[in-house]
Amino acid sequence: MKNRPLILALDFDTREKALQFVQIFEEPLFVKVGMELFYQEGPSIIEELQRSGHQIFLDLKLHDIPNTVKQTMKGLAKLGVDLITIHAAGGRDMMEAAIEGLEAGAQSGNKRPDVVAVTQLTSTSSEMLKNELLIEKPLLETVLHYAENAKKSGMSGVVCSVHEVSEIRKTCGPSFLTVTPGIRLAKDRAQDQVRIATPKFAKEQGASAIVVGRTITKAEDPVAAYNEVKKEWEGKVE
Ligand SMILES: O=C(O)c1cc(=O)[nH]c(=O)n1[C@@H]1O[C@H](COP(=O)(O)O)[C@@H](O)[C@H]1O
Repeated sequence: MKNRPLILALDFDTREKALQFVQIFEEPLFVKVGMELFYQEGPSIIEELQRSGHQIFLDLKLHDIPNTVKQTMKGLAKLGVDLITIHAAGGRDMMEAAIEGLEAGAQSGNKRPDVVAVTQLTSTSSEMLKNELLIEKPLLETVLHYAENAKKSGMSGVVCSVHEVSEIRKTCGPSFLTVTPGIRLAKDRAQDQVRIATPKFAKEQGASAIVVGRTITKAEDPVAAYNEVKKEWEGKVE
């Protein structure tokens, strides 16, 4: 993944809604197809978006035993997507199996996507980690540990919040990708997200990519909202 993209999360429940939405933009986009859209429409939605020139982040957050993840990745490699997710919580054997599967699938001429591991979801708070999930270590420490595991397992990077980017960079180096959802403009509500940040702060922290959904998809004027996010992300506002 190159050029610090603004990734637009197409969290829609039908192909018609997703395709109609991308049509209002004049430029090819980097779009995220997640569970909501993929589980309804399957691989054909990926092909349709690719035909219109859009780059694809396939966000299925795989988390299963190593063999199942390997075989699933082998199949998904055929889709020729650019970026794909798994959960770092699945462990190193699972992450290594994911790479093996992607490489096996890519042997038939498909490009191998970058794979990034989700550390702690941006909807997770420190309190939830401790009181509900019974993880005693501080949230940042778990994120850094998962990032190190991901790096050792051959991942291209991680999904994390903007607030962890600079520490991950120190530990895992500048070429390790940090893909950051939980992005909100200053005027927006957090909704179900907890560890949120503005596109401007994401840029200042040096995130590799931002993932933005409802701030754009639910805006009264989605193109204006997209342009506002893009301007901040590209450092064109004070
Ligand atoms: O993997 C992701 O993309 C992801 C990881 C995470 O920790 N938090 C997170 O919000 N996401 C995704 O990023 C998008 C955020 O959407 P909005 O909250 O509407 O901007 C959703 O599609 C989530 O599935």
